[in-house]
Amino acid sequence: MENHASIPKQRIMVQAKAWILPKYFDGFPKDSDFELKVEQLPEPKDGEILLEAVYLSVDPYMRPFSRVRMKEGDVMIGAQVAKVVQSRNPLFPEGSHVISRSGWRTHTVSDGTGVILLLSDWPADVPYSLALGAIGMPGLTALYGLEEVCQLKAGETLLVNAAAGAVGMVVGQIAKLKGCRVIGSAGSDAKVAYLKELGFDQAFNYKTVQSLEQALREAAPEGYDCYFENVGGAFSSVAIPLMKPMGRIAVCGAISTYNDTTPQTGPFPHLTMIMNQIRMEGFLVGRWEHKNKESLRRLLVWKQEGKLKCPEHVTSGFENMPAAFMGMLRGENLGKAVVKA
Ligand SMILES: NC(=O)C1=CN([C@@H]2O[C@H](COP(=O)(O)OP(=O)(O)OC[C@H]3O[C@@H](n4cnc5c(N)ncnc54)[C@H](OP(=O)(O)O)[C@@H]3O)[C@@H](O)[C@H]2O)C=CC1
Ligand SMILES: CCCCC/C=C\CC(=O)/C=C/C=C/C=C/[C@@H](O)CCCC(=O)O
Repeated sequence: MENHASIPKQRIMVQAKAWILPKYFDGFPKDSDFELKVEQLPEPKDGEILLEAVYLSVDPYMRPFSRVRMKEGDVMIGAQVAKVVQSRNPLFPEGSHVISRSGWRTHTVSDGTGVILLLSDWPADVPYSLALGAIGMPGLTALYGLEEVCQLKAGETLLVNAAAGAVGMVVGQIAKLKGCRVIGSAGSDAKVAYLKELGFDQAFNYKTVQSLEQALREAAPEGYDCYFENVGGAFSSVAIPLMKPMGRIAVCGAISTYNDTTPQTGPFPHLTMIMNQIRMEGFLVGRWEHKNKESLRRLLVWKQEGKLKCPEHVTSGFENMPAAFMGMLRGENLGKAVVKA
């Protein structure tokens, strides 16, 4: 009689889907750059959890980071809000929600490394998706870029581009809360109208203005104390010479360059930076990770007090991840772009 004890326990398999990048992007991403993979996941071992994606983030950083954080054939990087559907780890109770950097996957078996429980008192009326946006990494980016890098002060004038996006919109609202004058640029008239509704002092469509320099000069004839840079490229070549003496530039991103196959070269405003003693500092949001808990609380309180509006651009369906990502890069989003699994 066969000893059944010797037959390995059939591990229950979960069917998971994942988007992989077989080859690095070359220029602007296209549908054929992505491949959908189906994988069978074993049930969690002792100490492990099974996560099911609820919302997944699509962010600009994925374009440049894919070359430095991924090998060809890897699952696309990214963060998601996930539900713990099975747990053999007491730190992550079944039914709890977490932020996980699992990438573009529907399900993940994890030992909990890098997995963060959402704030324990996450309000019932606040969508979990905001944990990927204004009450998450983009919101923190805005807060740290303004407070730690720009060191923005009341009464100063701030310029922010990609202002109707996940980071830019939080930048502008926090700057208004700090008693500053805020100028924003965005790529559609609808976005510009929304920014003005939000309380931006001036907003303009950089795609349709006759002259970017003229639009920037008219918006702030005295110049800019702080410039929150999300776009880079030609925009910054025009904006930097319009900084006030002792101005500060927080270099957050350069999305106008991410899909370039040949690097842009532009006028180099170094002399004006010297003469005006401009400080220009690149930063990554992770530098202040030690402050995240208190910072997320601040952002959440502003949201609950109605002082921080958090619009989202939600795409439904995991199968639409590539479309959501490419749409965000094309400027289709007003607010944070997320995918509802
Ligand atoms: N340093 C850091 O730690 C972090 C940096 N970032 C950076 O912040 C910036 C904004 O990110 P995020 O808020 O998540 O993204 P957004 O939600 O703003 O979406 C990207 C937006 O960029 C704009 N855009 C795209 N291409 C161009 C272009 N060629 N010229 C001008 N604008 C363009 C589009 O809006 P529009 O309609 O205005 O064109 C698009 O909606 C990015 O540069 C990103 O890399 C983000 C998070 C962390
Ligand atoms: C390869 C050069 C990249 C230059 C910087 C490009 C864009 C700036 C930017 O958007 C940075 C975003 C940082 C986001 C950080 C997110 C973290 O929560 C997780 C990042 C994933 C990882 O570090 O593997």
